[in-house]
Amino acid sequence: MEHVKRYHSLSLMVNNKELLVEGPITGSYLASLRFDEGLKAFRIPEQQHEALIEIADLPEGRIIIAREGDLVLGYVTFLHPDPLERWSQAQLPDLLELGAIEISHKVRAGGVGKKLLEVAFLDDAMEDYVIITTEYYWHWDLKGTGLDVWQYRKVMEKVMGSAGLSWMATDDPEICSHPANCLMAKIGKRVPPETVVAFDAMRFQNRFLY
Ligand SMILES: CC(=O)SCCNC(=O)CCNC(=O)[C@H](O)C(C)(C)COP(=O)(O)OP(=O)(O)OC[C@H]1O[C@@H](n2cnc3c(N)ncnc32)[C@H](O)[C@@H]1OP(=O)(O)O
Repeated sequence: MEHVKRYHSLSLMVNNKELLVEGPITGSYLASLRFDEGLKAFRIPEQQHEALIEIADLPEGRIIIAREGDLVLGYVTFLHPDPLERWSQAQLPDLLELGAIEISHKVRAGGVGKKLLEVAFLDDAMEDYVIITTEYYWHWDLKGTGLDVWQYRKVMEKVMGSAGLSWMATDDPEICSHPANCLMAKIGKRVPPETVVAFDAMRFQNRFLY
């Protein structure tokens, strides 16, 4: 499968900062930008910057960023699922995982998360993919926001739902281990039925139990 990546951009104002939201971008371009110290939800900022540079240059990898000047203040990633996760079992070339989304505290709750997804889905190539995201409450910044798990889950549903991702059932044990965890997905318009069948088979692997 050829992974077509078409660049799009939109701007928005948050807390008196004029942000440009753009992507998919290349690794070398991302390497030329500064990475905000507030982007530390998943790794220390330097390491996360490096990880995103690598993802940007993967054949299927897509990185969309929000930046003020040369300072990256938010990002979202799309890539094939981790080989250790069940979502990679069928090795579907047309399945991408929204692996991480993060916005710096400086511009949170100002619409940047939703804008990142809007720009990501401006590329018509996204209609060729099943896009999934696995929401685990232990990845959420409950401490930083003061939200409880259900309030945070609502925020994630709003962000993901703005791009058309919706809740999908699964018997994945990690997802089922807490009721606030969930799988969300969007099946692109041109995704063939074989991919949908293979995706459904990955969602449910313990049918004999029921
Ligand atoms: C697959 C994964 O990556 S899971 C982990 C997700 N990432 C994290 O938890 C990292 C830390 N958190 C963040 O970076 C951000 O808070 C995000 C990514 C969760 C949300 O990004 P933001 O730019 O703040 O979200 P955005 O401003 O687009 O808000 C979306 C909606 O949630 C609401 N919202 C956002 N933050 C809050 C909050 N703290 N309290 C209440 N509502 C909120 C917004 O009002 C908006 O609602 P609306 O659609 O009714 O207008």
